[in-house]
Amino acid sequence: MPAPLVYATPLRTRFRGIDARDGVLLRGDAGWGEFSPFWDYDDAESAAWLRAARESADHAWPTPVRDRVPVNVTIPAVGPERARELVLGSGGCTTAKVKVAQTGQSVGEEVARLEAVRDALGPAGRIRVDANAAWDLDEALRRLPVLDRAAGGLEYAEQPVPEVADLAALRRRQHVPIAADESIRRAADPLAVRRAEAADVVVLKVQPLGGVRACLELADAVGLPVVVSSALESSVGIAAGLALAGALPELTHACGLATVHLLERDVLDHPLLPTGGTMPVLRADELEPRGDATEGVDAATTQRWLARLARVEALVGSDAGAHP
Ligand SMILES: O=C(O)CCC(=O)C1=CC=C[C@@H](O)[C@@H]1C(=O)O
Ligand SMILES: [Mg+2]
Repeated sequence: MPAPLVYATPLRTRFRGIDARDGVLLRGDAGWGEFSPFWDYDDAESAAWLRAARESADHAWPTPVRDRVPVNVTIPAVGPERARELVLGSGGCTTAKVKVAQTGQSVGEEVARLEAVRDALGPAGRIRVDANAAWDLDEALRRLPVLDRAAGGLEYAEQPVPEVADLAALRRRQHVPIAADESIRRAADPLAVRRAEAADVVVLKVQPLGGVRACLELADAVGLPVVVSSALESSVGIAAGLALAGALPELTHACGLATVHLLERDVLDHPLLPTGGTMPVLRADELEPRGDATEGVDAATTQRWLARLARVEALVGSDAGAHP
């Protein structure tokens, strides 16, 4: 079996406060899996990410019920010109997810970005925003109507506030639908969102939630429409997201899996990107990292990842990825 491969790449645009992305690719009997928790996840939180990687490497993904997945173009906190270019160069996406609430930016900059995205998408396109839990309830109540107008109607607002109770209050007090992301992936009790009727949509990410099967179980338990979204992985991690989106019994919304273009270098010769606004559902053994996928990765980064992998493997134990 090939040894784990460490990859590292700059990002084309700063995203989530980071300028570079790195991780480890693991090969098992079923194919390749990706282990790439962000560096602000500690070893205990990274255990779910390793279970996901091991599932992809060691166990065939569940049988898909569709072979292509509609996806959104992801618009970082960029200026209006760049936002427009991203939409027009998105590979046919008719839904855009626009980052808002970036530290240091004004509402005016967000409005300009949303207007540019609407202009580029046309009236039939869908626009969602993601605030990454940056607002409190009052601020969200002030901002959402402004952003909703600028966008010519928002499909939903993703995690506008951190607390489940405030998501629920926001949902009752204004009309933009609410999606829960951090309240699912970083929460001790992801089902609290459902009990509190705090969201119209849930965002599921394969790695932080422990794998494709774990996400399918969670989707079933939550019983709300699901948007599968990336953790800004290389194409190997993205393929696991596509496997989840491909296997969900119902898929009513575009997924946030078109993020490989945010990386300067990918690990596949043919990076997983949309055409006609959709992406293909593959098997993990159809992915073959390029021979030079580890190019440009310094020895310290490689050591740091291999040490992290060993620590998290020790935590997870030998049953990692074991599924019936
Ligand atoms: O959903 C998308 O369009 C792309 C993925 C995406 O936005 C994210 C990926 C990784 C980390 C997160 O901060 C961010 C998100 O909040 O959804
Ligand atoms: Mg989000």
